[in-house]
Amino acid sequence: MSQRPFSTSAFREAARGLAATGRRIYANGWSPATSSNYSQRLNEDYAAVTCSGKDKGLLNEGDIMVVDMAGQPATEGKPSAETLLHTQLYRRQAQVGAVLHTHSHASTVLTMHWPANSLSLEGYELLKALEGITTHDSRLTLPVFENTQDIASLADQVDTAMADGRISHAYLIRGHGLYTWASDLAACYRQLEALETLLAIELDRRRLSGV
Ligand SMILES: CSC[C@@H](O)[C@@H](O)C(=O)COP(=O)(O)O
Ligand SMILES: [Zn+2]
Repeated sequence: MSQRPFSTSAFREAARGLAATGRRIYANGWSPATSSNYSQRLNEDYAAVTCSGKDKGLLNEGDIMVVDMAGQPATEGKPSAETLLHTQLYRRQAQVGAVLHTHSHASTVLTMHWPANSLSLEGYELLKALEGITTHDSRLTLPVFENTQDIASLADQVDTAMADGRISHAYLIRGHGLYTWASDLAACYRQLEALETLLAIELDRRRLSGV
């Protein structure tokens, strides 16, 4: 089946939005030292994604390119090394409009210090910033995948877990970071900000209670 062409103006708008969002994420300290990658769906067959190795504090429109849903470049540039973790989400769920990945202090300590293969956030009012959550009386479970440089294999593991209904809004990679997605970039940023704040709170809470 042939791929539906993407609109150049949609790409430019997505590039502007992703660059601004990336600079905002960097300013929060969640994307140090060129880490992280961000993307936005353009249509069924294409997504705008950050080029590999860019300083997220200086991110600009020229640092964004287009890939197809197999992760192959459709414009000039070298796509993020973790592009397949983005395209897996777009392929799995038609309603996913944006994906953000960060490398925060909290997600790294929480997954390195505690060996559990999931982390739950429960009872927090801020959970309501996540799409589809309407009460603090909720529990969000984030699966923790083991880190690997084999991104295709990690994307397969995530895909299987999603098919089994084991992932809702986000997942963690041990010693690495967080992936989250939502219907559009603004919702995805809001969700990321809530999750990173809650992870930092969770880390403090565990430190204070000595668990
Ligand atoms: C600079 S260490 C982080 C990278 O290895 C990777 O995990 C990452 O998030 C950024 O990779 P990138 O290829 O720039 O998108
Ligand atoms: Zn990463």
